[in-house]
Amino acid sequence: MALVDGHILFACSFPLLLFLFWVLFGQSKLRRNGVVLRKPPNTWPLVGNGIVFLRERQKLFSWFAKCERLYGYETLQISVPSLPPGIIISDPRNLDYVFKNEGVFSKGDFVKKRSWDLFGHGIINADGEVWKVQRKAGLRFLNTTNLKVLTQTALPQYLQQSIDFLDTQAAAGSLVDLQAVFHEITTQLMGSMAYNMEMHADDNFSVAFDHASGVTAERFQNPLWFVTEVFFGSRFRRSVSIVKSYGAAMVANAVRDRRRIDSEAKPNESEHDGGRGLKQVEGSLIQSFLDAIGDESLVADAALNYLSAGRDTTAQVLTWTFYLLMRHPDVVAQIRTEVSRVIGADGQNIGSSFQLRPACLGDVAALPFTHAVFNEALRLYPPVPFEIKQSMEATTLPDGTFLPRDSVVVWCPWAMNRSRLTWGVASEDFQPQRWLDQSGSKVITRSASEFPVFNGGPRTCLGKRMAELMATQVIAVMVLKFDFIETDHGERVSKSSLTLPMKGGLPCRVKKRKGGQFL
Ligand code: HEM
Repeated sequence: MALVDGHILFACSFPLLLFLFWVLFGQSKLRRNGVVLRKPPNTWPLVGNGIVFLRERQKLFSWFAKCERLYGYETLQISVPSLPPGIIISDPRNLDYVFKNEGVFSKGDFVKKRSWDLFGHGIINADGEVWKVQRKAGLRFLNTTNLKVLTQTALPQYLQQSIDFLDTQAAAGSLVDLQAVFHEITTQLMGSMAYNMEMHADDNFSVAFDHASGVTAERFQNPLWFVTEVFFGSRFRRSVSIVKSYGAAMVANAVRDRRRIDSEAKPNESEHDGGRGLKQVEGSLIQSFLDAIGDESLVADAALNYLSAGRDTTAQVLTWTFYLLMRHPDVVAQIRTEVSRVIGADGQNIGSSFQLRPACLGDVAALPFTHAVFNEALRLYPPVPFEIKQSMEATTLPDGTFLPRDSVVVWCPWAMNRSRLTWGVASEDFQPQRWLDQSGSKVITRSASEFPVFNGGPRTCLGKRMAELMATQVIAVMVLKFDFIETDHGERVSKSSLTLPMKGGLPCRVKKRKGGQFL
């Protein structure tokens, strides 16, 4: 009798189970010109690509690169149980279409849900009007005058502090973490210029943000993140709360600044800029947000988003640049030749009050080779290694792939930047000269869709110029001043994050150079 009951139970529940499997795992097949899209390696029945996405990120980079190597520019379908259908695009034509059709491809719920705790309504996580108002305020701040203050006043000041620090480390023969050095420069710079605040790379906020960014990145790999975080998410929740309190403190500080400035007919200079010579900055970024947005919690989100967009990415690419330079002494020699030529062998371009800040080093065009080195490091180590958008309506990509509404579109700048189709057979090699024209005096440009490190279309990175100015000046000065000697000869990888921090930092030894006395 019990056996019969068991059979009946099975017979009744089987269709239910099938239905559940279909709801959970069944996914529409996407087509290109009527033909079903191919699937990448490591696609399994029922779980699709769910297992490959759980791998640590370095393996995931290799997997994306392998897909590109096997299938070239072909669009592939990916699937993960319970998620909408997705594709990987590698063809620059398709990416160009995504960039140019912001109304069709937006951040969407897929990204927003996962990034919400950390980014809230900030520009990185926003669409529509909320995005537009933050973009406009940012554009106002990143004007020519402010960029001039950046290269001629603010950056030289913080660079000098790092040089002093490296001098002492060199004298003591100590081990230095270059990543921490670059992080300190960009943190101080963004803090003072954008927020009129003193910030440091090792303060509580930075550590909390770093952790929260890592966990947020893992949410994109783990479809059950909302379950696992119930058990393992306490540090994440604490970190987010530290980040949010810091955002509120930034706004409170900006409101205080504003009241003080309003109440003073003529602001006291040393109070306004902390005596640091940054008074020429035309309004801080956060003041632009207060003017344009008003709502203080939104201003806090905006400020935190700009901070993370600006300082981490630039510090990281500098770290990877010096990692590459320590392995390519010939490239270091070429940078030194270029910089020495620009400042003049006898230091003639350095004014008396300008010990460390020759204006010529704030001009990217004067340093084409150094700029090429920066681009090449960005190519091999893009600070934003994955990108995701979602289609807001049904659409067809230029290669004929039809996408229903809500499809998830993924591209991997890490893999695209190593494509042999785009970059030739030596795509994996560090070759800065690939960025120079025949005369060697001009940096060639590649389209945003071929070289998507700064994104493209209406959502191109707002800080591209700022990043180029900062990075070329830091590279030029540091390379002229010091020899950097690597202490770990193994391959360095990045740790889990939304960006590309080097796991364990970049340990090295530093030696002061005799030839660097002119700076
Ligand atoms: C080498 C350094 C940098 C790289 C590689 C980089 C890369 C990127 C990328 C890929 C995006 C698109 C992110 C997305 O929407 O998914 C982006 C957006 C953005 N970046 Fe940068 N960035 C860099 C430096 C900076 C700096 C210095 C700032 C200055 C504040 C900045 C401000 C922004 C802003 C505000 C956005 C959002 C733009 C929008 O959605 O309209 N970035 N960046």
